[in-house]
Amino acid sequence: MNTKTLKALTIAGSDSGGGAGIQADLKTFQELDVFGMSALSAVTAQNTLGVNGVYPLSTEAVSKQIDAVTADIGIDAVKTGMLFSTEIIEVVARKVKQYEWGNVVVDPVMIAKGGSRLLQEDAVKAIKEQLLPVSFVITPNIPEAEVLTNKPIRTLEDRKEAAKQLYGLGVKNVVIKGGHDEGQTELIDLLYDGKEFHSFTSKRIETKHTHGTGCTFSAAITAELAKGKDILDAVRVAKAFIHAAIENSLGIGNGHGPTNHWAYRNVRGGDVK
Ligand SMILES: Nc1ncnc2c1ncn2[C@@H]1O[C@H](COP(=O)(O)OP(=O)(O)O)[C@@H](O)[C@H]1O
Ligand SMILES: Cc1ncc(COP(=O)(O)OP(=O)(O)O)c(N)n1
Repeated sequence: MNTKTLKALTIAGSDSGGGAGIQADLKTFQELDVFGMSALSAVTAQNTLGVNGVYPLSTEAVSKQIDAVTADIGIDAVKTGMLFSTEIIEVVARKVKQYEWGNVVVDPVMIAKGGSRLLQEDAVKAIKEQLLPVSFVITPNIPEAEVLTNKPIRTLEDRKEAAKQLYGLGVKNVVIKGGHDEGQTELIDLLYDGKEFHSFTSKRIETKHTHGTGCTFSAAITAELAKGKDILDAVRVAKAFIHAAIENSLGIGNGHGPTNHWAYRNVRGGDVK
């Protein structure tokens, strides 16, 4: 049976350690039966202990990678991860409009777990003013939501207010991830679709191997949107995917190790269907 091959593009940074960035995205797309393609925004020299170097690509390089993929292959969904600078964000926002992409997932990557900056401070404005108005869903963690709203987020009410504020910038859906909710044994990812809130709750898994969790989570949402799923079902699958990936993490490296991108196969019931 000749079913259409679904395709997703990640516009993000390369993580040499393989746990985050375009590497995490492509592994996740593949595990969810979506053909993955990439347009690199930057190269990072990185492992489980941190980031040793950040090397942004030129706006021409970002633009041409996107054009090459779109002209010949086409995409059903796209996600952005590390975008590093205002100039690169402006290129991406222009491409979203030029190609009239609908399934645009923005993971507003700012700081890696080791503390290295992956987004220049003055580029936050471009995410809010240029990228969000043309995006379908944004997936900040709690610190990223605080930066984007310029308000502290301590309670679930704060999270709801922050989600509404981000929705007001034009993005169709907001998912505020709960992994940084320190001290909580239950983690709540909160989805706001402009009308109501939906909570996705899981037990916190006690592990330090959570490198690339946000990338993997947003890549899973992207893959499911590429399949035509609605945002609720896409987040539901992404939650199950990342939970399995963390629960079965690989213990690689001496720091924050990567999650296990093939763990979800067992959740789905054995071999990938
Ligand atoms: N220790 C953990 N146990 C279970 N789920 C987790 C854990 N840490 C993060 N998650 C989940 O992983 C996803 C990514 O969240 P988060 O870690 O906050 O993003 P980021 O990697 O961008 O900081 C969310 O669904 C969150 O609930
Ligand atoms: C190249 C690159 N992109 C994104 C990240 C951030 O990954 P994240 O999912 O936030 O996981 P941590 O790095 O925070 O553990 C990255 N590190 N590198």
